[in-house]
Amino acid sequence: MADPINDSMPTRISADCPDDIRHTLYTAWGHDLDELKKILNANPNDFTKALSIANAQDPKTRETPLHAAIRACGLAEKTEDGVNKEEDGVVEEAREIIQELFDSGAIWNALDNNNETPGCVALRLGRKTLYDRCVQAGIQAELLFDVLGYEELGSGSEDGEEEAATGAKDDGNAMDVEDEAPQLVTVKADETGMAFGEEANEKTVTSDEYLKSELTYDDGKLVDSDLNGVMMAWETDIMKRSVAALLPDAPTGKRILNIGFGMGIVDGMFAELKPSRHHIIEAHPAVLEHVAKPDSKFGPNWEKSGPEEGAYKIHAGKWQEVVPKLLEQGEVYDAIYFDTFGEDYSQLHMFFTEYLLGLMDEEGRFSFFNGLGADRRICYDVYFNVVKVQGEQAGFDISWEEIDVDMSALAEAGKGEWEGVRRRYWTLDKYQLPVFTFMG
Ligand SMILES: C[S@@+](CC[C@H](N)C(=O)[O-])C[C@H]1O[C@@H](n2cnc3c(N)ncnc32)[C@H](O)[C@@H]1O
Repeated sequence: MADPINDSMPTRISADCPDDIRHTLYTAWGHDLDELKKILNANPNDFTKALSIANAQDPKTRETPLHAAIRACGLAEKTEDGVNKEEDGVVEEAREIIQELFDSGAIWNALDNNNETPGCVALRLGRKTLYDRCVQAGIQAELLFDVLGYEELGSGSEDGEEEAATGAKDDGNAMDVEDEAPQLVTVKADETGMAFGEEANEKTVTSDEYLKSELTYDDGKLVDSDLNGVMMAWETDIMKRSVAALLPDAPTGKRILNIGFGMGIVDGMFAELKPSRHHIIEAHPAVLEHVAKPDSKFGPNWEKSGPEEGAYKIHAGKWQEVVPKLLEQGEVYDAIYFDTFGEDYSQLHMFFTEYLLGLMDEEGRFSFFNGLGADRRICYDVYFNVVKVQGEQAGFDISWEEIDVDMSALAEAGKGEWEGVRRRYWTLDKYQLPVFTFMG
């Protein structure tokens, strides 16, 4: 078991921390708002200076002022029925400090040497108000990144991610901290690609690399040549609940589009509903080869078994290439499911903003595998809200169903379901299942 985290000040602010950084960290830890404002405003015409101070990091522990201000609150007391009691004065003091820091450009998701963001510290200590403030900052930052472009700010270079694994920067410069912050990439891509903690030296999986990689189907999972879990049988219940949410009361004769075949779990469930159209888009040659095998449930015989020619079909290629053709052909679906691998959130976002409108029947429903940031609770909460905002902006109502995930075989990396899988891309006991419908 990992050592319990020592939250004491001498452990967190190291003996060899440079004086200026130490002073900032002590100030944040002591919740001294006047002094913090003084430090941050010492060079009123130099915003980058304030930015650099707000993101200062102890070179050894990587403590930032946000971590320090939150950690200083200590563990929340519990009420008699075990609920965290946290609305005490110290939280209000810390809230003011973190507000000041966020106003000066503090980065919400910088990691310390315990692999914790400031929000992770707040969550662990039971400081919900502070956790919620960090989530809020995360939502604002991610929405801003989206406007400014993921390429520049959001998806991180491999170099940046390698750096994240190597420890602290020497100068505490804010932009360097930005490079080190864990990046929110999504849709299983991120589940294999973010620079988080023990996995910080993991290589990001890109769509191009993934589509060229060798795949192995074995009992209960599909993995790529780096042993990243592309699809795993433990997700079956999520697939089942997604089908039920997309097609309540299991109607037959519906028009269905599924993007990403994987192990064919969701398609097997869709097929049982005897749809009038069942289209699958799949890009990976090895998956297509697997599907085309004579004993495959979705091989040529399945395609021939549709009510009319073309009604049951695997469309080979990336959805980015296939979907525009389906639109041109006037295809419309009652239920659409999206579950790809190796792609970041920008692709899912593009799908629901640019294509869903034309593909979905006005009474139709859309869902996707919601693994957005699922290896870290705060990222999951941030992305839950980002999707809410952007889904609505794109013209959809979104309902969410919270589903319990049985974590008994998923709790530890390399063990249980994760045996033979490089990275534990799911860590949460609740799944948020989204269903998009047209606003109205
Ligand atoms: C997580 S699996 C899907 C699992 C599926 N929901 C199931 O129930 O088994 C993701 C699938 O998406 C495919 N994929 C990845 N990128 C794609 C793209 N751009 N277009 C189409 N398919 C893609 C992968 O090859 C893989 O088969």
